[in-house]
Parts: sequence; C-alpha cells; structure tokens
Amino acid sequence: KAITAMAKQSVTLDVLSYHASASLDDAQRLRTLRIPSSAHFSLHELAFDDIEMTDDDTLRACLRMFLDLDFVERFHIDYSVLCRWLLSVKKNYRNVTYHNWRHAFNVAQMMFAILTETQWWKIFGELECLALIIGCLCHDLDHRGTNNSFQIKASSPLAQLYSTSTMEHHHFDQCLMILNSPGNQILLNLSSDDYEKVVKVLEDAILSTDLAVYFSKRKAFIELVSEERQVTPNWGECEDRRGLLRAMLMTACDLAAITKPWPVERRVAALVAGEFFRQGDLERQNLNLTPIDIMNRDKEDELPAMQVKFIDTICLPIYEAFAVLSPALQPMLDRVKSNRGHWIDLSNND
Ligand SMILES: CCCOc1ccc(S(=O)(=O)N2CCN(C)CC2)cc1-c1nc(CC)cc(=O)[nH]1
Ligand SMILES: [Zn+2]
Repeated sequence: KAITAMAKQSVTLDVLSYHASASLDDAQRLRTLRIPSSAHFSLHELAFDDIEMTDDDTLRACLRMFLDLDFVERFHIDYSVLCRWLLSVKKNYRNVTYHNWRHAFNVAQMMFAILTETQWWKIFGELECLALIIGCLCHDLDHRGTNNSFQIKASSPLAQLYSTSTMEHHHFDQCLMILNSPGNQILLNLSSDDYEKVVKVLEDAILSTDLAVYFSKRKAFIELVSEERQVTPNWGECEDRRGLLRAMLMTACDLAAITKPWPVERRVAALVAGEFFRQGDLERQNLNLTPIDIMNRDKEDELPAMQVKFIDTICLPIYEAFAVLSPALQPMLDRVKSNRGHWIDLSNND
C-alpha cells in the first residue's frame, strides 16, 4: 500500500514535470489561423506523408479532421478549447526519435482515412469515432523512447504503478489528465452518459496499442473475418465485434508506416531503429544488461531481416484481414508486400 502510494507520489512528481498545458496565447494564435480543406492536406490518403508539413500544419490538419467529422458541432466543442487541447496534447509528447507528436499525428490521420474511405464511421457512430481519433492522438503521450520491458527491468516508477501494459496505462492516464485540465476540456459539453462511453472506448483503444493485447485478440478477429468476409451491417449492432474491430484498427493505424510508400517506410524504420538502439545503449550503461537483438546497435546489419520478420509475424495478418473486410484497404496490403520485397533485397546485400 505504502509502496503504491509512494510510487504514485513519485510518478505524479515525474509526470507533473511533464504535464504541461499549452499557453493561452499559443491557443489564441492557432484559433485565428485559416483551416485549409482535407484535400489540401491529403488527409483522406492512405499513402499520406507528413514530411512536408510544419507543426502548425499538423495542428490545422487535426482541426480539419475534427471539423470534417462534425465533432465540433455534434459535441458542442468550444473551438478555442479544442485548439488549447491539441496544443497541450502535442506539448506532452517528448522530443524522442520515434514515439513523438508526429507519430501520434500520423496514427490519427490513418484512422481518419480508414474510417472515411471504408465508410466504417457509420458502424461506430460519432461517439466511438470521437474516442478513436482522440485515442490515436493521445495513444503514446509522454513516451520516453523506452518500451514496457525496459520499465520493468529499470523498475521505473511507472512499472511500480502498472505491471502490465505499463506505458499504455500511463498514456491513458496522461490522456485523461489533459482532458480534465481547465481550458482543455473538449468533452465538457457531453452528457455524463456520453462522457462515460467515450472514456471507456478511449481506455480500450489506448490499451489496445500494446502489441501483447493485439496478439491476444488477433486470433478471434481473423476467425470472425474468415466467417463474415465483409463488414455486414450487423457488425454495428454487436458491441463485442465493434470493440474487436476498434482494437484491431488501433494496431493497424499504429503500425501503418509499414503500409506507406517505400521512401516513407524506410525513413520511419530508421527512426524506430534509432529509438530502439538508444534503449539498448541505456540498457548497457544504466542496467548493465546486453540488449535484445532489435535494440543492439552491434546487430544493425540484421535490421532488414528483422523487418521481414516483423512484417510476416505482426503486419501481414492484420492488413490481410482488413483487405478482406474492405477492398478500399487493398492498397495498404499491396504496399506492405512491396516493402517486404525491399527489405528482402536489403537483407541479401548484407
Ligand atoms: C526498424 C528497427 C527494427 O524494428 C523491429 C525489429 C523487430 C521487430 S519484431 O516483430 O521481431 N518484434 C516486435 C515485438 N517485440 C516484442 C519483439 C520484436 C519489430 C520491429 C519494428 N517494430 C515496429 C513497431 C514499433 C516498427 C518497425 O518498423 N519495426
Ligand atoms: Zn504508437
């Protein structure tokens, strides 16, 4: 009991140093910017690339997504509160190599593109779509560039709080903290019933981004897809099926760099590797441990082979299932396969 309280205390201190709310004038400035169309930002593209965008562009693109999904009207979201909330979310991502604001933004854009291109937004309804988009933007909040097993090995304050899905529980904590911060309460005008529902879907969505949770749910999803072979209208009626599809959607969006054109995938894989190798360095220096291969700089030349394994064991199953559910997602599966070819070529050169 004392340990938990102490851990909570030290995490709170740790988190407080990082829980920052955006400044009023930042929000004021964002609020006055013109918001271009989703076509201008290519937000409906499954092959979307944010490389040309400034940070301001990413914030305006998020405002565009909220406007086009009709969230502002439907949930009476105060526009300046929405601006402040977006800035606070962005501010609570750290400057790490991969798990930063840009990753969160790309995951949210992929969710927007899939929900609209497949018309699945009709299955989930506005409340669950709101929770999914908020969940994508918040799903890696305050990530330190180290994974769950590092937290346990380092017995970090977070690991003392959460022994499973350590980081994902923290991301959800941070998400709620920002949603409940004065001036950032975009859900303020929801009925208490709707608020409860959004928070429940939000928690499931963020916890679903733990690959361990994906592995535990994937079998049921693939079996369901092989029976149904498409998203029949009655998918919407069954809460469990909707929950399963939401969980798989979060993973599909979280890993979506693997489905992008080769120049994008190659660039993002380098960021993932950079963050993994940094964790490996920390494990050597601070924990006196030999890092696992994927985090071991000395095994850098095995990276293409690792990506092929990543594609075969984690990515292909989910994007194959999605391509069965909706032909609109076939291009994602095609690009995963062509990226696999590039990684195979690179693994033969070593
Ligand atoms: C690019 C640097 C190497 O990157 C990887 C190496 C190995 C594997 S793995 O499938 O064998 N596996 C995953 C589950 N771990 C628990 C054990 C290791 C995955 C990646 C990888 N992960 C992501 C998601 C963050 C993105 C990405 O592009 N590549
Ligand atoms: Zn993520």
